[in-house]
Amino acid sequence: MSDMKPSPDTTTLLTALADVLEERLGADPGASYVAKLHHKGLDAILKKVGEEATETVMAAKDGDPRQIVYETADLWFHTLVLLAHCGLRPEDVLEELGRRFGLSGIDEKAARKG
Ligand SMILES: N=c1c2ncn([C@@H]3O[C@H](COP(=O)(O)OP(=O)(O)OP(=O)(O)O)[C@@H](O)[C@H]3O)c2ncn1[C@@H]1O[C@H](COP(=O)(O)O)[C@@H](O)[C@H]1O
Repeated sequence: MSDMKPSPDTTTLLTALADVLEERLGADPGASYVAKLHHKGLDAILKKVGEEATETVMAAKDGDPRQIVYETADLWFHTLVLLAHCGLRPEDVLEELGRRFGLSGIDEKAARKG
């Protein structure tokens, strides 16, 4: 399978990667890691997200910056597969983060509690 290599711009990369992950929903599970995960289903994807979250925690505890970046990339990647599997896009998450931007977590919690 030939996917065009996206520019390193963050939003472009996320959008291009999400397009590929979405396209893999209908692809041959024998020819693609992502298609195989989609084919295995939600529980298999959730298992990978859980594993990668644990590996990220362990990397942070070890304190090796390169390993933290590597494991976080695995975690982000598998959450992007999860989003695609659920019919969602990284743009949906970015929109929510944008909505929260500049709103203090302390103020937000206080507003929620009335
Ligand atoms: N960014 C990634 C990416 N990051 C990690 N991985 C894969 O995620 C898996 C991580 O799982 P582990 O570290 O647990 O390694 P593993 O033991 O091989 O995995 P399991 O057998 O337990 O599932 C590895 O197989 C990695 O190769 C990725 N696979 C694909 N992508 C992107 O997704 C695109 C589509 O991939 P395919 O669907 O495989 O063509 C690629 O072009 C990339 O852009």
